[in-house]
Amino acid sequence: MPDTKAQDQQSKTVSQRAFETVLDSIDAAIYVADMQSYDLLFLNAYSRKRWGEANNRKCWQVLQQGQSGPCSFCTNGRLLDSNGEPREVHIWEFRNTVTQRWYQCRDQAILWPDGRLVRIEIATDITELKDMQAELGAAKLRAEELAYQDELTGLNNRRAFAALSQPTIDQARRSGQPLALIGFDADHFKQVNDCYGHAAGDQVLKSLADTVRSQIRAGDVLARVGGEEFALLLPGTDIAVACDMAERLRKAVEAMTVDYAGKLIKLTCSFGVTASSDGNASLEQLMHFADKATYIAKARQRNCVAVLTLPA
Ligand SMILES: Nc1nc2c(ncn2[C@@H]2O[C@H](COP(=O)(O)OP(=O)(O)OP(=O)(O)O)[C@@H](O)[C@H]2O)c(=O)[nH]1
Repeated sequence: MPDTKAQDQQSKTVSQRAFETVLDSIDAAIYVADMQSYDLLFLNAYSRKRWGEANNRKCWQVLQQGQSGPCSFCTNGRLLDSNGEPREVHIWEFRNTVTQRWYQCRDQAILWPDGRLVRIEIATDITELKDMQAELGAAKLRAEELAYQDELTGLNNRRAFAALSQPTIDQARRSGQPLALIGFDADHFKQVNDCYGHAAGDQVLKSLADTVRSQIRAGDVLARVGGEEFALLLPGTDIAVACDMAERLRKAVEAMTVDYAGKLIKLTCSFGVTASSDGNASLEQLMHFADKATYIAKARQRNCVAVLTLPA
């Protein structure tokens, strides 16, 4: 009589070995842990290579570092329903604390052959994908910044000025608070380029931007709106205060000396100020009146402040 029990046992051992051979050939971490005791019951070859042998230890002792108990991010709680029955697969991403690599983890509660509930995790290394995503994210952020930032001076560009000014303008209209705009334009800037070169002119524009930036409040919106043209929106500011501000800026620019390769360069600007006393003005109206006022300042003697009040 053949010993069927022994044959059964033998074929089970063979199929178990075959099963483990298959799991060992997979290019992903696969492990099984008891959901109650956290005992690590199985690690495939991929996992053993990175985390070592289970050696009757807990999953949190082998697979993570610095743990003195079950991990705070353990997914066991998500794998069972309120009746303690296995739920659907839970997929998540995690940076392993031992290998420092990112994995997409596919976790599931299943019944182990001896009847206990275990967690099986299949984790695929997605570090390269994560790095690429981070690079793409940074590039996107930089592209967005560049789309709204003047590269030379770091100020807002014209597009950003429009976008950032609109909420301030809407708020002024709602509250009836005054709103002022100062436009300013470098005087005889062509001569700066002609005398000292374009690179020197760039340096002067940067210094001009820094000088003005150092004088404004947090809610003010400053932008380079053209080559040597700038705009400054001042919320809650009436025409008198805006004129004082423009005069302060004029003096600060006049006092500025730019040292470019040992050459000391001076600059002045013409300022055009406009304001709406009740906040009822569009950006186009404010820009138009500030432009006209700047034109008047240019026509006078430059390096001065001209004012045009918006009709109420
Ligand atoms: N270096 C440098 N020059 C610039 C830049 N953008 C514009 N410019 C120069 O600014 C000068 C502006 O010249 P104009 O419009 O004739 O004005 P201006 O010489 O400043 O004279 P007024 O405005 O009448 O006082 C031109 O020579 C432009 O090339 C820039 O980014 N860098």
